[in-house]
Amino acid sequence: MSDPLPGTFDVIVHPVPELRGTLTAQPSKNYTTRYLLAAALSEGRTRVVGAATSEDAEAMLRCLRDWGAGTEHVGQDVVVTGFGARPRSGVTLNPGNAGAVARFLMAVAALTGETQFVTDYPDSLGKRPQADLLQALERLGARTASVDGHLPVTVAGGNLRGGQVEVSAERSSQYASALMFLAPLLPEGLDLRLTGDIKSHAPLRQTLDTLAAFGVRATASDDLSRIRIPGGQTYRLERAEVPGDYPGSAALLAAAAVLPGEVTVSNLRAADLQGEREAIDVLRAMGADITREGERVTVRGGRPLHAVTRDGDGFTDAVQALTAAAVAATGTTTWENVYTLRLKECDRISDTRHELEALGLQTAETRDSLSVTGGPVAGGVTVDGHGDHRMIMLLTLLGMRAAAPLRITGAHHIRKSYPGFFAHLTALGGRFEYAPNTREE
Ligand SMILES: O=C(O)C1=C[C@@H](OP(=O)(O)O)[C@@H](O)[C@H](O)C1
Ligand SMILES: C=C(OP(=O)(O)O)C(=O)O
Repeated sequence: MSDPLPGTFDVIVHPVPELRGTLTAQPSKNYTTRYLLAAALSEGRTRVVGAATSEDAEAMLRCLRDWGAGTEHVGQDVVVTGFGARPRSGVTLNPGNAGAVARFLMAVAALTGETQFVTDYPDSLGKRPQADLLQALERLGARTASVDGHLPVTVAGGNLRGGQVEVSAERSSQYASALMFLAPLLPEGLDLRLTGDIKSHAPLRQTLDTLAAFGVRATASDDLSRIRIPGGQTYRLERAEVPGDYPGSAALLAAAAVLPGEVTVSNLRAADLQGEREAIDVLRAMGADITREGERVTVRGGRPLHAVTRDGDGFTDAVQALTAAAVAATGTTTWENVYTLRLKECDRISDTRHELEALGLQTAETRDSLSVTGGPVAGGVTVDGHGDHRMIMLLTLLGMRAAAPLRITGAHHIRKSYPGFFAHLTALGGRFEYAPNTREE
């Protein structure tokens, strides 16, 4: 789908009376990045069916090409010719603003003599911590360099054997996922011990699911604190079908819950390892009329919503979307156990509070929680998208039911995970204007 929107833009969100229609969920960001990487680590050709076309997907493809993978777009699919355990050495990779892409590739870089990682987002990805992963790689015998555990980073490996290694999973699951992709290609594999209070179990299970799909043997304890992956294995899968994306769809479902009308989103597997599937249960618990028929989820909007308190770690990428529902709800909603939101594209706890207070809403935060009290959204002001696609989703949903139009700066950053977001909402009845970007980048 060609993108008709300007390269950079603010968006002016107009309030609308209702949302109505049926949409197909966009392809999963998490499975696109995983399948493209696993395909490149294979010796042969893999057809990744229905891959996402977001900036993060393009960042992964760009880096894999730089490492020597062949990539060919065939319709909505990508045919990848892999480099197996021999990515090109001496390359500088630019993962854009994609955290999972950067982490996964930093671990695989231990197969190369040397790989440099840079980013054009010093105030976003450049601020996100990498030390937990770099320390684990050094324990395995790689040499690394960084700016106090931040990008730009250099990883130099080449003759790692593998074995037992600890990695903290307290700040992100991505470090462990990254090592899991490296493990089968090391002679002795990896006996991974995940330390600390493990966060984001769902993406870890998506990684295990991907390894299994590509024929890589792995065993994991029930709590995922120990993951063993034998060495000397190869990745192989001819066809990898990308499922629908739950984090982005959670924003559509939350939009439908806070406005009158009826919206159906298809291509959402009932049995899916994406933790943001839980957004359906959360919206239902808040009072939304939300039902499922197979892979189709329907919301009949406009029902009165009430506040909830939930552990948000299980659906970390849907917390911002569900915060829009919390604003429409009676009472105070609290998302608990969400410290890792501070380590994403922005600080999604404090920055959410700042923008919601600018809209006249009452919020509170602790180190690892965010509370929002439902209330009217004034609108008629400009809010900052913080260069964060999930913040832009939240603010857009608030603008659609505000008293006056809401301007969001730097709204083009939506393309990180959901380039078709505004087109999808327009098809349901949303009304948007696109103005020159005013966000200091
Ligand atoms: O493994 C992945 O693909 C991801 C894991 C999660 O990050 P954390 O593990 O840092 O919570 C999630 O927020 C991110 O969007 C994608
Ligand atoms: C934080 C996210 O992605 P990543 O960590 O891959 O940048 C996200 O998609 O919300």
